[in-house]
Amino acid sequence: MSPLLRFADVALERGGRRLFEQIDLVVGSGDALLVTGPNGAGKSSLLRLAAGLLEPDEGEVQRQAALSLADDALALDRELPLARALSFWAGLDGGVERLAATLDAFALTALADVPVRMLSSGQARRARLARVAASGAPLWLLDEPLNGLDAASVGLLDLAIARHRRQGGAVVVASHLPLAGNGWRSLEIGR
Ligand SMILES: Nc1ncnc2c1ncn2[C@@H]1O[C@H](COP(=O)(O)OP(=O)(O)OP(=O)(O)O)[C@@H](O)[C@H]1O
Repeated sequence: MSPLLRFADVALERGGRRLFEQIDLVVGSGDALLVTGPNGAGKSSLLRLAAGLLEPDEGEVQRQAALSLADDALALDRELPLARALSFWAGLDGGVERLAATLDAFALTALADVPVRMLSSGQARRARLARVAASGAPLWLLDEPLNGLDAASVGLLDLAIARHRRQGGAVVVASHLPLAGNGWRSLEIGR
């Protein structure tokens, strides 16, 4: 089975400071990786490396699958109704069914016709995660996905991740809090 993501001897510097080095990791189908570390350690930067938004200063990052990143950016058209805004990311290949399933999975179906700009901050956080799920990308990169979620929404995310992994997807999550589910590996940086 080919990996979806591989880091080989990766080092990254930002703002003149070396954040981490000698990072080796392989993320394959069904995997879940939790990236931990103190504030400023470089967790978000590691996800941006994985997404191809940053280049490593040393080593190599290989991506062998489509990926979708949920970071601070909502990346949804604020003027559109939520379902239409999400449909931009759902694409054509099975996108209609996937979008409907995703709205349901994140308890957003009742908000489908609400303009994105009218969502509460917690609803927008859920929509940000739904955007990743709706994309159909095998590799999900989630930066602090639990921030701003109520307990029920955390449960929905746990279920969505478990389902995604069962279907052959993988997740890399930067978080100060552990997520539910089996078989998480962890990578601590910045110590
Ligand atoms: N655009 C940038 N230019 C220069 N330095 C940056 C930039 N973005 C982030 N940094 C620096 O990189 C370091 C790592 O930041 P990053 O956001 O990756 O850390 P983090 O572990 O995700 O932190 P937190 O837990 O606070 O979210 C910090 O020192 C930060 O100031």
